[in-house]
Amino acid sequence: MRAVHFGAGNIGRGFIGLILSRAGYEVCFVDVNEELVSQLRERGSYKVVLADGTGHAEQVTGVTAINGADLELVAQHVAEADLVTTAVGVNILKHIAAGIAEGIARRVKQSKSSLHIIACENAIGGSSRLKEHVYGLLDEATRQQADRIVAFPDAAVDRIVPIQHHQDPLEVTVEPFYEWVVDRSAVLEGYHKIEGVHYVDRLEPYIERKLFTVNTGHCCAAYAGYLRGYDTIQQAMADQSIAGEVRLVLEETGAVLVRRYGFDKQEHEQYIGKILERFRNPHLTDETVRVARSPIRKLSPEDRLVRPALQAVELGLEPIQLVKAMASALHFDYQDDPEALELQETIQTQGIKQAITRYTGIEAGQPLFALILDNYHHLNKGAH
Ligand SMILES: NC(=O)c1ccc[n+]([C@@H]2O[C@H](COP(=O)([O-])OP(=O)(O)OC[C@H]3O[C@@H](n4cnc5c(N)ncnc54)[C@H](O)[C@@H]3O)[C@@H](O)[C@H]2O)c1
Ligand SMILES: O=P(O)(O)OC[C@@H](O)[C@@H](O)[C@H](O)[C@H](O)CO
Repeated sequence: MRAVHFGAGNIGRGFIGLILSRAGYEVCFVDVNEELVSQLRERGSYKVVLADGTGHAEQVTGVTAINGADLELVAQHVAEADLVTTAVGVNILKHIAAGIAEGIARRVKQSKSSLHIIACENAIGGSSRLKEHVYGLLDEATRQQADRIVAFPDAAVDRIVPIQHHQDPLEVTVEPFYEWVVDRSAVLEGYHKIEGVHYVDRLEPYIERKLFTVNTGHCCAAYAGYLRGYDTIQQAMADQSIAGEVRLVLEETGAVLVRRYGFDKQEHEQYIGKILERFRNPHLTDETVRVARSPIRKLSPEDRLVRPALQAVELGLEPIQLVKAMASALHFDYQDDPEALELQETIQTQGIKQAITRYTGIEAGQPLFALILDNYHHLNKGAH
């Protein structure tokens, strides 16, 4: 079985490639980083090390790679694949759509066997978003043929994989925990279940629980940690005041998740506890600026801060800590992050009020607006 995976980065190599290779797929990575591509092609394997203190390592074999800029080659691989997966970043999905669209156009002419395309990004409806980009590039006749044999099941993926600093550019250190959940209701006949993947009939509770617990807590630690000068999440979590804020933010999102989806309160408490332990993993060095990256994406209406905060308001709850985290995100000014630069430029030229509405979608007059503004100004006094 052949899989084409877009994005040979941290999660691509450290999680998706590993699981697919274990499940018996030949994995062809597609990336635009030529060093990664040529190394993967030459060596055909790489090492994944578990950050659990044992040094346990696994060699991932049966892999190769092609450059994403070669659209002809990408289309050919997609046309012949059994499975396509992605881990490029949700904002990059539009840039990989052309190769996938051309691959589908060829596939529907040459085969009736099904093709499943699963985006493994931190976003609600990642595969559905990819489908919109891809279908936007297909003509109506091809779209109709594709409807019969191509499916885009949404997914949630969870494994902390920091930025890597090994001598070997392919080696990747990962936390032991992992979870990959796929929407079973969207798969077509002929789909081969992937060992190690958990299938559910309704993905929404799973993706929201993951995004609004792991990722909300993570970015809360990262933005607070950055403002207080910590380089890593592990250092930030060792600061009791930050750890306390992270717990509080997870209590806020937890209350929403339990009310919306009926998760068992005690089980959810345990889920939170496990996640806090994962953030503290002493065998990982996870930079605050990685976890804080792309603040505009993280402040957007459907993401880990604003969406649970608005859901809390709807339920009559007060998302005080979520608002604090939004305010900290608005202060994120890391020079090597293009979104942080754009955010700060907007705040400087148009003012914080405009910036809040532009990036969070929350208008002046909505209940949370004044709170975000107050918290932003309050942090201004203490920051840096
Ligand atoms: N690292 C984690 O802990 C983790 C965990 C779960 C989910 N995710 C999600 O996975 C995605 C990737 O995250 P990551 O941490 O692996 O990032 P990363 O930067 O390590 O990897 C992204 C890879 O995509 C490649 N890429 C960029 N543009 C491309 C294009 N046009 N075509 C093909 N490849 C392209 C980059 O060169 C890079 O190798 C993100 O959506 C992230 O939210 C990350
Ligand atoms: O990848 P992002 O930028 O959406 O979020 C940063 C981290 O929170 C994230 O990569 C986590 O490590 C991961 O989602 C854990 O499963």
